[in-house]
Amino acid sequence: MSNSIAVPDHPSAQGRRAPWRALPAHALNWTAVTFFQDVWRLAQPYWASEEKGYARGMLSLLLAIKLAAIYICVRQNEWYNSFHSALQANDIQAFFKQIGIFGLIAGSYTISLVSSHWAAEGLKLRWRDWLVRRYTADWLSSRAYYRIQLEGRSSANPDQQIVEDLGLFAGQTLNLLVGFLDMSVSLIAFTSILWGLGGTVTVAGVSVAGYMVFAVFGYAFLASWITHKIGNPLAGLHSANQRLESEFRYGLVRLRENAETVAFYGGETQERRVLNERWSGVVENFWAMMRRERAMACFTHSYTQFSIIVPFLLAAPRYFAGQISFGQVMQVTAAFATVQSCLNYFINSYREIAHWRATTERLKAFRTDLDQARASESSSFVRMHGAGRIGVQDLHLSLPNGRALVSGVDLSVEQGKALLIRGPSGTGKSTVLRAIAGLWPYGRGNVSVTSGASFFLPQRPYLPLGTLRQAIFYPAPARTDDAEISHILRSVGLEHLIERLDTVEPWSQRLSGGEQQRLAFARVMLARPETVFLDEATSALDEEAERNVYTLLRNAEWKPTIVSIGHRSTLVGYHDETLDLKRAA
Ligand SMILES: Nc1ncnc2c1ncn2[C@@H]1O[C@H](COP(=O)(O)OP(=O)(O)OP(=O)(O)O)[C@@H](O)[C@H]1O
Repeated sequence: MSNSIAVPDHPSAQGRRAPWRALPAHALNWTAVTFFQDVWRLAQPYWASEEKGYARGMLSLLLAIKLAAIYICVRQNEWYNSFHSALQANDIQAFFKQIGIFGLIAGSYTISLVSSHWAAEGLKLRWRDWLVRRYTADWLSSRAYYRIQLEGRSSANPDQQIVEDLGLFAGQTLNLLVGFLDMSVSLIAFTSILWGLGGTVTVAGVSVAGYMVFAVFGYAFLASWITHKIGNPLAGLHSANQRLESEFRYGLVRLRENAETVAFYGGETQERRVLNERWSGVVENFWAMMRRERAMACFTHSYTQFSIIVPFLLAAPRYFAGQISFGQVMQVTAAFATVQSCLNYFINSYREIAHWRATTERLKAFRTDLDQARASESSSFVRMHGAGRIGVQDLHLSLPNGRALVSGVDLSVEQGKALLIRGPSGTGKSTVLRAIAGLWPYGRGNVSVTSGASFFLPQRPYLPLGTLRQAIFYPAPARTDDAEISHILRSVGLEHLIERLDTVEPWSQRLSGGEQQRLAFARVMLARPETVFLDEATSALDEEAERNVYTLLRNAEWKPTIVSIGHRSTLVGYHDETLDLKRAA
């Protein structure tokens, strides 16, 4: 395998470059060894997991079926000789006997094919199932999903990796591994048959024993080398295809999610331009892929056609010299064809290997990002739980690029009290909340939090897919105490939604911004968290609605601790203290 790989350029905003080019070896260290190490690192956890008994057992069964299939093929090869000899000898009894034997051979071969397919597909599905659950759990653990986005890591499409790539990886790895083992055993079996049957030819006075074996190896290796030369860039092109298509799809999803805003702006021209640009990238890369595939197809089809005649050309001198019978010609050409098809493994699997390389590359990037995001969980903040208050001492925060954001901030809110944080836009108010919640990893200082639950109300609340009831109770499971829900919905001014509690709708698009913010307050009133963080959580409400929801919260019987961020002067009245945040020097 070459130590450089052709990877496609991403179509830049300024203009489009060539759809792919070869990167130097140090840019992507794609040696065969590192590639197989990567595959091993991605595959090994499953084969050592709690599923290992099933996985290893199934793989052994699969290989046993494959060995049985090879044995059947060896018998079939012998049958060629017996059958054609019976024909040539005009022996009708032997002919029908061979037809009967063929029925047995064909029947057992069919059974081996069906059972090996079933075993392989079952194993792939179980492996994929395990991988999807494991990666989903890892993505969600230690807030890796948030860190990956926060740090702008390279694997920008975990949805694609989890849905598509894990299944592809399991399937491709198993196909290629089983195919390779199958091919190796067949190769040994049929090479020995070919060696025995192929005989000797004399070329320029030199006797060459087993010349058919040398011929088939030389012929197939030459073809494999040419295939590799033509097809090498395909891995990079496939990888680019996946990435470009998912970027285009993401553009469409964003347009759908922000349909109203785009419509208000009248931004269709700009949207079309961006989408067209992304789609052109897909098409351009596809053309490059098609050109490569065409070159591959020209070569592989010519090779396949020519290969039909080659063994006959090689066996002909001995047949015409009367050294072998017609039946032996048929047997030796069949053995030649089998050895050749084993050696063609590389040529036939080239596209799949190219896909496999691309899938492995993407998954490796995702795995690395997941591991790094989970490892960076521990930050340099000293956190104290159960402090009976919310506070930070000597808090210093910075951006991912190291630039200081806030420095030396102190704040303290006693249990049941309310603090309002104010300050110019971009000073880091939301980031202070992120640090208190344990989401922001960059900085240092002491953070004190209460032992009870806390709730975070952003400017745009998150409404999950499903019923309104599920949205109201999120992230807890939905409850059925309708009297309490109705009372709370009324108290936040959402009585018109009581009827639709169990309706499934895209609620984040149906409800107005102010309704969504009031729904978030209803959520707090039902969950009764000890601490509530509000980040401009009433920005879409009129002053009266704002007073209503803040009064509800301040008078709540469980006396929550409140930390708010906001710019409106009316907010001051609902808080006990105010902190004015300033930009870091
Ligand atoms: N993941 C990130 N990577 C880089 N910069 C970030 C990231 N998140 C926030 N910032 C930057 O940090 C700064 C502070 O952001 P923050 O949201 O805390 O400000 P804020 O005071 O709450 O602003 P506003 O009042 O406008 O909501 C901003 O300049 C923002 O661009």
